[in-house]
Amino acid sequence: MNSRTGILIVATKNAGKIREFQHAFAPLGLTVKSMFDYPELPDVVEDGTTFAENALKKSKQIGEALGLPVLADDSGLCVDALDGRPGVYSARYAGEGSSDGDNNLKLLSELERLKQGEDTGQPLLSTARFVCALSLYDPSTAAELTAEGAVEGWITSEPAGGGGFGYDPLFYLPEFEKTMAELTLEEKQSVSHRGMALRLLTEKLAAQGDRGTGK
Ligand SMILES: O=P(O)(O)OP(=O)(O)OP(=O)(O)OC[C@H]1O[C@@H](n2cnc3c(O)ncnc32)[C@H](O)[C@@H]1O
Ligand SMILES: [Mg+2]
Repeated sequence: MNSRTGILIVATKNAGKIREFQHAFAPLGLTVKSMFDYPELPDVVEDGTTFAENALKKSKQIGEALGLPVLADDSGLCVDALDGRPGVYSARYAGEGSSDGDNNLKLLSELERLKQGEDTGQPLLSTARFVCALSLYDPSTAAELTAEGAVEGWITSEPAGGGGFGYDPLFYLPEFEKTMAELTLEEKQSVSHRGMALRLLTEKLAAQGDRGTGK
């Protein structure tokens, strides 16, 4: 985050994430720039085995290419009945270049496959969590700040809601009696994995600032 320029560069091409970061940082007077503003930069290969590893790789590679501090987000959905899949492969669950719709269909068909043979007559539901790892990398000092957030829910067989992105229409939050895609941006921010990770990162930044100024 660069409070001198009022610009925050986020190493993402995901329009849903960009909307959520804009919403979170606008009150701080920061304008979000994304990888759509730097089309000359190559995509980062996300070959880490954890969300944190991928987030660091994205922030570091883009931060070093631009010579500026960069924030990156690596996130995904971990479904218990699928042993944590799709996990770090969430963006390409249905194959390289797959859309959110393709990935949602793949998730439902994998859960349906599991259910075959067990005629429980129960609705298709599995516990799951969204996880978000954030990494803020400053190439001038090689300093990295990280934070991780998670939110628990259920995968529903009935997609609902037109908000959010990705797997949100299938992620049911019992306390709201709604899917993540039925929440407003504010509600999603207050409960989501990304909202939690952002609050933790902001606290860490503030703590660093306090140490720096001797407060
Ligand atoms: O790497 P960048 O460019 O940031 O964009 P991406 O879409 O490829 O993002 P990830 O590699 O982090 O993959 C995360 C996938 O997990 C899903 N996901 C992450 N956060 C989500 C959220 O808040 N709601 C719904 N789905 C989410 C969504 O399908 C993403 O494509
Ligand atoms: Mg990605």
